[in-house]
Amino acid sequence: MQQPVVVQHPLAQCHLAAIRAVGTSSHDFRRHLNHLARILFIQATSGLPVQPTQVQTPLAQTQGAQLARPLVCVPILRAGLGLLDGILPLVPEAVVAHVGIKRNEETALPHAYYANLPASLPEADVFLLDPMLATGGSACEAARQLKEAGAARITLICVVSCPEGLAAMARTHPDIPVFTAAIDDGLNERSYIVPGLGDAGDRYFGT
Ligand SMILES: O=P(O)(O)OC[C@H]1O[C@H](OP(=O)(O)OP(=O)(O)O)[C@H](O)[C@@H]1O
Ligand SMILES: O=c1cc[nH]c(=O)[nH]1
Ligand SMILES: [Mg+2]
Repeated sequence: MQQPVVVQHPLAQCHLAAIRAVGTSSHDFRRHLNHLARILFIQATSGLPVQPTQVQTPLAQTQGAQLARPLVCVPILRAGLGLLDGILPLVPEAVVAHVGIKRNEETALPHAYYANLPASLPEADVFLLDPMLATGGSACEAARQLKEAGAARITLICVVSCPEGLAAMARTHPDIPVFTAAIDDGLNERSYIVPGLGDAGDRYFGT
């Protein structure tokens, strides 16, 4: 099992403070979450292998680089789309797979309602995206589906996590590294992260 990587970059922490604030509008929430996702993604991809390429500059030939393997981003619907919007401009060639999971509001158990997974999963570097890791039920279920479809190299990026969700991931998927901007105190009686930021999907989409 690997320890979660908590991204302490000062800009990440400033964007995180903005999305936590109750008075932040959906418009600003989107903007800050997109920036924060980009910072987390840059950290999470820092170990990806590259292949050398030859590049002709206006002056000379030099060595360049390209990613050695295909990259697949998998937002967990809905709120994971907020991370995708920030990340995709960095890797426009990435394939985007979707997993739809909604927590039951009474039981907090994940209900999987949609999946669209590409055949390229086995050879790809796969980035599972969700702003919130609360009980961990949604991320564990999404990772299960990805592995069942052949994914072998999965990384989870979640903006706000907590000990309960991290423990669930470590127990169920100890091979999956987790990148997060914060490990919060824990869950309240409704399984919301405290202090957290509330319902990420509702805040991002204004519902
Ligand atoms: O770790 P868990 O306890 O499973 O909770 C986290 C999940 O809850 C939220 O999604 P939600 O179910 O609210 O769906 P939504 O994105 O459609 O709002 C969040 O985006 C995660 O997917
Ligand atoms: O705190 C939480 C927990 C689950 N889902 C959210 O959006 N926020
Ligand atoms: Mg929600």
